[in-house]
Amino acid sequence: MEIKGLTFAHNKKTIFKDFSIYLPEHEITCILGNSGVGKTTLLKLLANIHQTYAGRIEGNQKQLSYLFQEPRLLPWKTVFENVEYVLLNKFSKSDRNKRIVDILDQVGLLNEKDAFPHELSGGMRQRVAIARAFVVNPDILLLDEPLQGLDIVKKQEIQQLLLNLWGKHQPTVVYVTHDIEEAIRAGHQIFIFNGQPVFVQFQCFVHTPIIKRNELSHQHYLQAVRTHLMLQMKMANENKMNDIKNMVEQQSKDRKII
Ligand SMILES: Nc1ncnc2c1ncn2[C@@H]1O[C@H](COP(=O)(O)OP(=O)(O)OP(=O)(O)O)[C@@H](O)[C@H]1O
Repeated sequence: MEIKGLTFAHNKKTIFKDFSIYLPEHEITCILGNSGVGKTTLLKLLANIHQTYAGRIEGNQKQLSYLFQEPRLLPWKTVFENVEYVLLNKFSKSDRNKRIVDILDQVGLLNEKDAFPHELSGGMRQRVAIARAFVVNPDILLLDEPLQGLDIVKKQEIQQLLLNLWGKHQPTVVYVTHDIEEAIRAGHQIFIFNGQPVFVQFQCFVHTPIIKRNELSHQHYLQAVRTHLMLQMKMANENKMNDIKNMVEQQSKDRKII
């Protein structure tokens, strides 16, 4: 997917002005940035929720799933029915059944298929939302702080589940988070959004394959990525514009920054 020369305003507040970004197919792009900078707005633009803008958004006309901070389940429907909801009118009953059983098995909720959302823990509800997002086999997956509100153990568990599912289906992912660690574990490329309107992004390309990121041999490299991102976030907070511009120029010479 690619955004070219995007300009978008909420009422009179310009969020994006002549903004461009490349989102490689079958890769995970993580987006970090201060609260209110425009991260969710970008996802809504990609999902066609905001339709009035100038510029071009390319490659988002495919099957798209959107996972929010909160699971947004229908409380009167069971786990099975919540997942089935997005398949209605698209597949026969037996095809739906096969897909749902398969995805509920993958998220570890097959035994809970007849439970209602209020009977599940927060982590389980988010697993249902993940199943609902993946059951359509999306080409594009938009994640808006999907681990928000979970405890540290659940966060890691659910993120691992997301990464495993990504490995099987390989959708193009745009993953918004506030958490550098989350971004480092998941992202092939990481951007930091800054300013209002969003006028610059930092880029960081993580070369270690996702499945190897927990290995000790890669810890030194990942520590360097972490330090670099923390420095950039700090500079963004302090609005050190010239330093930021110099660094971005250096980065844009190739897909490598450290
Ligand atoms: N429906 C809306 N109407 C008017 N302004 C809006 C609307 N939605 C968002 N905004 C404004 O647009 C800006 C960007 O909001 P957005 O939700 O994209 O930020 P964000 O980076 O996702 O923030 P957070 O990390 O806190 O979720 C904010 O200043 C916000 O106040």
